Amino acid sequence: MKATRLAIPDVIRLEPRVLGDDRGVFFESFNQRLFRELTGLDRQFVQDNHSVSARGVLRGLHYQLPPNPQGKLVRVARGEIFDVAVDIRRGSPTFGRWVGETLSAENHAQLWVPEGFAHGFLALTEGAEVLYKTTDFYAPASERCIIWDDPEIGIVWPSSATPRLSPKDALGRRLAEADVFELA
Ligand SMILES: Cc1cn([C@H]2C[C@H](O)[C@@H](COP(=O)(O)OP(=O)(O)O[C@H]3O[C@H](C)C(=O)[C@H](O)[C@H]3O)O2)c(=O)[nH]c1=O
Repeated sequence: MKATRLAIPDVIRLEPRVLGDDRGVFFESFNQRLFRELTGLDRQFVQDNHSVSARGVLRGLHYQLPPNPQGKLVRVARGEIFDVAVDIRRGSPTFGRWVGETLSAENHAQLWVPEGFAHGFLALTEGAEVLYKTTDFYAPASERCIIWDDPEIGIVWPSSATPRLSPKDALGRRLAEADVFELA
C-alpha cells in the first residue's frame, strides 16, 4: 500500500499492493493496521456505502456537520470517477480549496477524505460503482450540500457537459452561505 498526501495534505491518495497471477488479481482493499501506519490516523469505520452511477452523474458536494462528521475512504469497483474533496474548515490555510483524483477499477486508487471536507464525484463511465467506508453513521439532519460549480471553489471537472444531479444537489448552497466547520 502506498500513501500520497495531496496538495491539501490532510487528503491522502492510497494505492494498494496488487498481486496478480494467471487467475487474475488479489489486493487488500482495506487493512486497519496499514491505514494507521500510512496515514498516522486511528479511525474506526462504521459504515460501508455502495453507489452505482450512470456516466455524467455528479453526486455531491456532501458532508455531515458535527456531531456526525464523516471521514470517507473512497474506491471504485467498476468504471472510473473524478473524486473531489473541498476543505470547508474555516480557519484552515486551504479553506475553500479543492483537490481531485481519478479513481478507477483499473488503477485501484483510493481517496481518504477527512472530516471537515465536502466530498463529491463525477462518474466518467457508465455504471461507475463507488464503494466507501465512513467514520460515522448516516445522519440526515447533519447532512449539508454545497453546489458542484461554486465559482468561489472553482472545481475543474473533467467534462464540459452539464452533469446529472439529484434534486437535492441541484439546490446545493454556495460556500459563502454554507454551514461549515470551525478549525479548532
Ligand atoms: C448517504 C446515504 C444515503 N442514504 C439514502 C438516502 C436516500 O434515500 C438515498 C440516496 O441518498 P443520496 O441521494 O444522498 O446519495 P448520494 O447522492 O450518493 O450521497 C452520497 O454521495 C456523496 C458523494 C457523499 O460523499 C456522501 O457519502 C453521500 O451524501 O440513500 C442512506 O440510507 N444512507 C446513507 O449513508
